[in-house]
Amino acid sequence: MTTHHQAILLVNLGSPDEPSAPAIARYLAEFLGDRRVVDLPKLVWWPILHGIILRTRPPKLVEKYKAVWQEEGAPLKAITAAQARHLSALLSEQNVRVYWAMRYQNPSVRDVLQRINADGVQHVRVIPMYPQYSMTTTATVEDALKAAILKDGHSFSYDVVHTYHEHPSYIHALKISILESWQNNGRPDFIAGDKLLLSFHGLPERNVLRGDPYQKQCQRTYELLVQALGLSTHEVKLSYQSRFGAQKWLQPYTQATLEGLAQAGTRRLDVICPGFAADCLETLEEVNIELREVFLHQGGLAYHYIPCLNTTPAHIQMLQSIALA
Ligand SMILES: C=CC1=C(C)c2cc3[nH]c(cc4nc(cc5[nH]c(cc1n2)c(C)c5CCC(=O)O)C(CCC(=O)O)=C4C)c(C)c3C=C
Ligand SMILES: [Fe+2]
Ligand SMILES: [Fe+2]
Repeated sequence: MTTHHQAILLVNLGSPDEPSAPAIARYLAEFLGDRRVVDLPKLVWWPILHGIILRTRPPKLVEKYKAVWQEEGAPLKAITAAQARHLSALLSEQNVRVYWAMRYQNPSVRDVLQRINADGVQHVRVIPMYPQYSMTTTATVEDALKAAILKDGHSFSYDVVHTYHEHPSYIHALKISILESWQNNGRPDFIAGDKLLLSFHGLPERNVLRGDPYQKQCQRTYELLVQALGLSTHEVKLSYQSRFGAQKWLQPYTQATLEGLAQAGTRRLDVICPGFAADCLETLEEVNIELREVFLHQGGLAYHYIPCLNTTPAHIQMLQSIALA
């Protein structure tokens, strides 16, 4: 048996095991029960989560998940698995093995670390698949690593990639995706008022006030991408999607932005979600289905959704350079 001294572990957020209300409830209970994600006192949050959210939200999400479900399962998991396969092919010469896990539900970080340990790995580089650092995402991956290592007593060493929001290969990969979409659909007519929208997953404003660098990093990605495209901040807009709950989240909200643009006469809108390393419910359903309808309903004429970096060659090359850095 070969010994794989070095390994890469890709970790993304996670999805329900199946598109059913009980599976979605298990997923949301784990995800929204994480104190990093919702940092309200347990006495306040627990009754809301278990008494209201876990009863009302799963049934509404079943149809949404079904609309994007793939043969291999949830899109986020299927794409992460494919990313790991592609990266593995690029790293096979270096004898580096690639694994993947989901932060919530399955395959769990703990299970995958047990496999990594059994395979004789000595060092793991963990890549949280979040380009912009947030305490609600990236930091939770470290929590899971530490908890699993403490429980199972693994002896391998590891390091965690903190952020790659301004990595030149990341900006380049986004640029390539946008240019490719324009090659297939024609370029937007910016002079006529068409826009490119960068929609990032939102975050409660409270997190940023407590020092989460996420918003700053989204803005930095935005600036670098605008520059790389040779465009201006008039032609490219930034907004935050997927607001959840009653609190104030980062603004401008994607939905309000879309509506405002359509009402102000933007006829064509191209949307990309640079904060998601893989397409998922929040992009395929919310952005590509729901928000498309909103834009067209408000008078927009053309809506182009540009897919996430997924398994594009430029993205896998970016992962390779992060893996070997
Ligand atoms: C307080 C709640 C939430 C915070 C904070 C939050 C931050 C956050 N999330 C992502 C990436 C993803 N989120 C996804 C789904 C999702 N997110 C929340 C809530 C918060 N997210 C919920 C309740 C859900 C489930 C779906 C829903 O009910 O709307 C997903 C997709 C998962 C899938 O199965 O496809 C991703 C990916 C980031 C990057 C982020 C902070 C920056
Ligand atoms: Fe989320
Ligand atoms: Fe959502």
